[in-house]
Amino acid sequence: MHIRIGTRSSRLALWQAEYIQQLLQAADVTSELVLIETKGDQILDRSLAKIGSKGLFTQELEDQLRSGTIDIAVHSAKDLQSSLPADLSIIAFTERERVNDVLVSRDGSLSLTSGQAFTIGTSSTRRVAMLRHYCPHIKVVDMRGNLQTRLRKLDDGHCDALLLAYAGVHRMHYDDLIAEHLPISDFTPAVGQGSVAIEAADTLPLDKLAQVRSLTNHEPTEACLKAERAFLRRLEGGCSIPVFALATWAGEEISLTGGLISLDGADILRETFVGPPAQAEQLGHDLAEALLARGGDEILQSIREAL
Ligand SMILES: NCc1[nH]cc(CCC(=O)O)c1CC(=O)O
Repeated sequence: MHIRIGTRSSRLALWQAEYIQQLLQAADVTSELVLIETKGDQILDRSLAKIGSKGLFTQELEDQLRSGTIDIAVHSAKDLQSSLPADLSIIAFTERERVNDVLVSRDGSLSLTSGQAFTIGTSSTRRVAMLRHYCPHIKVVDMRGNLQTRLRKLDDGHCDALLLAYAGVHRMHYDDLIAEHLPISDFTPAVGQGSVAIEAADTLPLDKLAQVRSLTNHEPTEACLKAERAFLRRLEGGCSIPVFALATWAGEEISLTGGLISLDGADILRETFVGPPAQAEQLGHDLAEALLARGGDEILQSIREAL
């Protein structure tokens, strides 16, 4: 069997695609990478929240899934919209890496908890809002681009540190630059953070679908991400909305913590629900409903007006 894998060409995207290739090789499935440029790779001068993130890093890959020039598309799970078009679906989620965010700097003594004042570069509305909430002494500057671009801006003095997902930093071998691991209790990660998702069109032959899924899907991660993504979907959030959620599989149950935060960091709502893995999506939906009823609808409204 031979699988054509569509991927963006950033170093992190290539790492993810090659990781999938390795998993496929275990059963003698050969594969090739098809590099695809997306709009998100081209537009580098505007903030993601302003462009409107729907499909920004996925549209061109999805076009090729439909035309059949690729069999599967590989994404960071957290970059995938919460609702996919009806003819496409996620057929696998890989086992999650550590999910937390990290402070990255050339100065290893920097810490967010120490009260030191310094400047952090990030373009994530979730991270900006959480910094305003938990670390009001920190100055935030907007910073887009892939990891390598951001590190160059860090070295050029645009900021003292970056706030990034551990998963990407580790996969790019920048562990030496980690000044601090942030606690998930405060800096709850974005939905899907740390997992690689495989997307396919409903025209993919069933034998390919079954083989790819059996070699790459991690069931506990899949159940957790289903809960998180159902939560995000109910809030109609893309990755530019400061919504966060983390599900963990413990014993016989899934524990889902999710919330949302106003852009200025003033209002934050966070709640944990527990339920059976077989009803992961219901759990995400119910948690979202509960937060909407507790003032989340007003926070969302203010976010939408501001973005
Ligand atoms: N939004 C960009 C993005 N998409 C996935 C990762 C990191 C790896 C992952 O969580 O899958 C990153 C960078 C970051 O947020 O630091």
